[in-house]
Amino acid sequence: MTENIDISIREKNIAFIGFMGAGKTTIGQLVAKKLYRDFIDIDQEIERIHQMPVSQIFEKLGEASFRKMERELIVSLCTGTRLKIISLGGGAYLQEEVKKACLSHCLVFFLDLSWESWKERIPLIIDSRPVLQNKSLDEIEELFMKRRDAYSINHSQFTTSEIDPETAADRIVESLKLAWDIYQPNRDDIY
Ligand SMILES: Nc1ncnc2c1ncn2[C@@H]1O[C@H](COP(=O)(O)OP(=O)(O)O)[C@@H](O)[C@H]1O
Ligand SMILES: O=C(O)C1=C[C@@H](OP(=O)(O)O)[C@@H](O)[C@H](O)C1
Ligand SMILES: [Mg+2]
Repeated sequence: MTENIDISIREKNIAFIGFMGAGKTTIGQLVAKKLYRDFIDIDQEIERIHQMPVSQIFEKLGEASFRKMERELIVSLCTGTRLKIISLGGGAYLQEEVKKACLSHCLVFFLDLSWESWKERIPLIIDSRPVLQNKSLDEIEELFMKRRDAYSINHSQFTTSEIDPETAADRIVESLKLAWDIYQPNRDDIY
């Protein structure tokens, strides 16, 4: 695989980070479609490779094994690919090696949302996120706030509270095109 550090801003992979349920998978996929780019969801990729859902990987192989799988996959994609839209799992960016690789090689987009909005999404995600099992709401809120600090180191951020995924994706695409034009103007041919 080729080293990726000097590629143009337009060709850089875009990495979506944020808490579970922020919409990384849903919005990442929409952004990829709108930009005609390949989409890679790290959890889905790990599930495909290991032929089991993430919750079962946690149960059978343990969280440490899952963290190693996500770390290796993300670092390899960051250093070896370009023009991809990559949605990370919410815990991946907490690993120093992942954070460094993403910040060096990708445009890192933090999908944020308020705690109040997040709570409305609990029924949608609770069963499939092992990290949320056996935790009180107060413990989850503490994790949410603590992780927000880690996600605050990014290249750009966007709040998804009260915004539907399609609108969020449209606005993210707009802001990306604006950033590309500012940092590398007159290259409409590569959109
Ligand atoms: N902007 C949004 N507004 C409302 N629901 C959303 C939004 N984005 C995602 N969802 C829903 O929240 C759940 C989690 O979304 P997902 O994309 O899997 O989040 P993540 O990958 O960040 O964990 C899904 O059921 C999805 O349909
Ligand atoms: O935050 C976490 O530790 C996790 C988030 C999940 O991905 P999403 O953020 O896409 O839900 C998935 O990687 C796994 O359940 C662990
Ligand atoms: Mg996801």
